[in-house]
Amino acid sequence: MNDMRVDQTMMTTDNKITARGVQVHYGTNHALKDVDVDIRDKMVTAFIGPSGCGKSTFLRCLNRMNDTVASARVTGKILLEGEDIYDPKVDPVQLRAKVGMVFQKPNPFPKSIYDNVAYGPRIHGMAGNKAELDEIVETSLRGAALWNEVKDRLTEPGTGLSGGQQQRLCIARAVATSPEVLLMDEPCSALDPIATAQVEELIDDLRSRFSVVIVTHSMQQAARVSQKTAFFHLGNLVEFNDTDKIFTSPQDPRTESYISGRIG
Ligand SMILES: Nc1ncnc2c1ncn2[C@@H]1O[C@H](COP(=O)(O)OP(=O)(O)OP(=O)(O)O)[C@@H](O)[C@H]1O
Repeated sequence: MNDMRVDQTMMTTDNKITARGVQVHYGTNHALKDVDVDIRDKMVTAFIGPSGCGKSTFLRCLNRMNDTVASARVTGKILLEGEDIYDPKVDPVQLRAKVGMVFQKPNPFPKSIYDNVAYGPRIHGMAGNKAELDEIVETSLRGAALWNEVKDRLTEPGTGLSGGQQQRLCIARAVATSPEVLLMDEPCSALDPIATAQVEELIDDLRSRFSVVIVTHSMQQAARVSQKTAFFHLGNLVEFNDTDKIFTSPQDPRTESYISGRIG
């Protein structure tokens, strides 16, 4: 790992996450090759690229979800506000409260709406009493634009909500631990166009409070919701720039081919 690359970035203060020389192997498959990315605070960063290019693999490096994959080996440096998240002192459970994640398919716990949101704050001891927990649950549901739809049925199962509501419940659950970064892996791929529009609107709102990183197959979605875009191809980060530059004047011919529909 080249220390100079890390040192230079440490001087840039508005980066939330700094990744340098990140490589991932799954057994003998070299899935991610020497990736350097800065995730800026209070912005949405989109990861795009053809299937299998390593977008989700890199996203999962950012909160150590790859720790749960036996064959995965991650090398390089990833700093969250200057702290190495792969340092042996870091507890991955605590890290995932700071770097929350929302998955492709809404996956509420088989619990009530209230308990889904209260789950993280309870295990992290964030509320001193029931009133404080109620407050966190309400604020989180409001923050996920779901409060008005569920406030009268908080004790009903989260799994009884519509797909779009379930995804917003999962966002509320992630937001409830006051994360610094929210990772979203194709959060709209199981949703209809109306629910997708609601979640996209929510993403735009969330960026006033967090860094958001979204993996998406939809270039239109990347263009609509993100300020920065990273284009991956065959495990390489090919180009990383302001979203409007990626879509209007890409520098690399591979990016140009992808956004014009010639690859992928
Ligand atoms: N859990 C895993 N175990 C083994 N190999 C994996 C695992 N997850 C991903 N890979 C491999 O890593 C490479 C990158 O996959 P990844 O899912 O990160 O790509 P992606 O760009 O997110 O693809 P997609 O858009 O299809 O979701 C692929 O070769 C894939 O087969």
